Amino acid sequence: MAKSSSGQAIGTVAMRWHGDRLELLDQRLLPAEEHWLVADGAATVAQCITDMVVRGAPAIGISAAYGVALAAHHAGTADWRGEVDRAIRMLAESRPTAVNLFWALDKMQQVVSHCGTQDEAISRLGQAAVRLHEEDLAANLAMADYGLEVIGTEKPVSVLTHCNTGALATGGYGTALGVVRRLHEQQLLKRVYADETRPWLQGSRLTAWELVRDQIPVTLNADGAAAAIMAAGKVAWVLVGADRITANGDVANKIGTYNLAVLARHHRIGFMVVAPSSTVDMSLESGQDIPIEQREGTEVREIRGVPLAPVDVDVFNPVFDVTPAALIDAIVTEKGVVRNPEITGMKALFT
Ligand SMILES: CSC[C@H]1O[C@H](OP(=O)(O)O)[C@H](O)[C@@H]1O
Repeated sequence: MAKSSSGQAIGTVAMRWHGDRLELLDQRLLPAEEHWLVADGAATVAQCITDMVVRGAPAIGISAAYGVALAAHHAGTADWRGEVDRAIRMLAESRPTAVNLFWALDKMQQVVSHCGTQDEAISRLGQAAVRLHEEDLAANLAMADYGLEVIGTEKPVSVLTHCNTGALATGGYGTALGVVRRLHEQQLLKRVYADETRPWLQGSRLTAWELVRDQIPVTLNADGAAAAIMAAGKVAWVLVGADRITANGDVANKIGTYNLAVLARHHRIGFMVVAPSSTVDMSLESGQDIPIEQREGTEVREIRGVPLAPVDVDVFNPVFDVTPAALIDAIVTEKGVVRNPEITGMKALFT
C-alpha cells in the first residue's frame, strides 16, 4: 500500500491506494459480502463511480483523483499528457451531482499543468491524490468537533441519519456520521436512528454495517417511520451529508433529505448538514441550478434482480433532492459553522 505524506499506509475501510492501482470495496455487495475490486486505470475508476462501487460525495472526489494519478502512471510515453486530459474528461462524466468530483479533478488538472515529464506527473499526481485524501480525513475530524459544539455537551442525545455519510463515503471517518462517532466517543450519544434510504439502501446496507461494526447503538428504520420517530420525541437532531451546497445555502443530498427537513421543522427538531468545503459550489446561486442525477428505474422496481413492482411500470428515480436553506439550522464545514444559512448564505465562510 502506498505511503501517506507522514509515511503511514494510506487506506480506509473503502479504498486502498498502492501507487499503480486503487483497490475499492464494492459497496453494492455490502453487507452480505466484502469484495474488493482492483482499478488499474482511470476508465475502471470512472466505471466504479458510475456503478456506485464507490459512492459518497467526498469518496467520489478522492477516488477520481487517484484515477487521474493512474492515468499518468499507465499512459504511453508518446502522448501521456493527452491521455491524462482524456482521463479527466472521462471521470468528469461519471456522475453529475456531487461537486466534490469536479473540485478534485480541477485540483488534479492544476497539478498536471505544471508537470514537464511523465515521471514528474506520476510522482506529483500521486502525491496530490494522497494529500487530497488526507485533507478530507482531517476535514472529517474538524467537522466532528464543530458538530459536537452545535449539538452541545449538556446531555446525551439521539439523532436520525439518512443515507450513508461515514467512512465508506469519505476519506475515512465521516461527515454526518463523523459527528455521530464524536458524540459516541464523548459518551454523548444515546442512539442513532438510521433511515434505510430507499431505493439504493445506503442506510440499511452501509450505515448500519458501519455502526454495528463500530459498536455504536443504531436502530434501523424504514424511511416512512422517520415522522413517527420525530413525533414520539425520540431524536433531538437530524444529521445529513451533502452532495452540493450552493451560495445561498441550499443543499442537494440523497433523495428523501428534503422530506426530513420539512418534518424536522414541523417537530421543532434540529436539522444539520455536515459537508467539507469541497462540497460547496459558490458558482451556483441556488439549489435550482444543481444538476440532479436520475438513475435507472430498475433500482426502484427490483432489488438484486427480485421484482418489487411490475416490470413495465414507469419509475421516477431522481437520487438527490434539494433542501432550501430556510429549513436548515446549521451547515457544518471544516472551516466553521453557518448557522441559519437562509440569512447569510455561505458567503460568511466562502468568498
Ligand atoms: C458524505 S457522502 C455525501 C452524500 O453522498 C451520498 O450519495 P450517493 O450514495 O448516491 O453517492 C448521499 O447523498 C450522502 O449524503
